[in-house]
Amino acid sequence: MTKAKALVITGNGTNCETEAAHACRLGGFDEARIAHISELMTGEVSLDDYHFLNLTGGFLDGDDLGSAKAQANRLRYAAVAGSNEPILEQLLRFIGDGKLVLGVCNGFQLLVKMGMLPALGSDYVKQTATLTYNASGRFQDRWCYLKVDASSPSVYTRGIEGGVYLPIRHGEGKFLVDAPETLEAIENKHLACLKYSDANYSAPTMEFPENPNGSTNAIAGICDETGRVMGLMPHPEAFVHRTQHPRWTREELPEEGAGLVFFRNAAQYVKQNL
Ligand SMILES: NC(=O)CC[C@H](N)C(=O)O
Repeated sequence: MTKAKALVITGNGTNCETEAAHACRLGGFDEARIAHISELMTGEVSLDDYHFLNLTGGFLDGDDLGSAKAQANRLRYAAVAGSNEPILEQLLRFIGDGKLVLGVCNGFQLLVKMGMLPALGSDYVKQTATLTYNASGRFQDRWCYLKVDASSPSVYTRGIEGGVYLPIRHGEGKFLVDAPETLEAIENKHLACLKYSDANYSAPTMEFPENPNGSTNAIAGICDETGRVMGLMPHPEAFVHRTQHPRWTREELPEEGAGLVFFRNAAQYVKQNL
């Protein structure tokens, strides 16, 4: 029986890798390894040996050049020492092999700035969107209500009724696209799987503070057309247990945090498909 193996990349300023690895294990992965980006660059670690790639939150390169831009260039243009295989080729093979990629916050910014989301027409290289400074001009560190698009192909949001309440902590969460037709395609294909909403998940909202950054169409997370590559500004790995909820001492809550379903869905997909 193939072991379901998750890989969590750390280094250069990430700060959510421990929670992400813990969420992978809780969600059902047999193995969740935290590897430094340099292990990928030297070939000590190969994506080929894993099923689920986690690109986590943090402050890659201190967000110099704009969040995650330096790491995006690193991964787009660097080659593995020794084999000289471009890291990008390894990433494209990983996606082409039907595997899963989840980018959380800085990881989402990384995927978008590498061109790996929304990846319309399966073009995982051409950048067609970005995430820029919050409209408020201020870092936002609180919780938000997120409406789930039940028609989205996202593997990760499967089975979520209505929406999910998750923490956010970012300065550059405002989603923008390069052209109207890109936004039209994202909406028509239901790739905007998560949108900032009111507490009843009744409708997406552009109103602050429910929408913490002024994202186009209230977009908080998107997936590619396969549903296997997803990025989101909220942090599902930071809500896997009720005691992480801000009101856990005052409200009756299920033992399991709502963020864990993202990882459960990923583990189930891997065990059923790879
Ligand atoms: N929590 C994060 O990953 C933050 C991402 C990025 N550093 C920002 O502030 O927008």
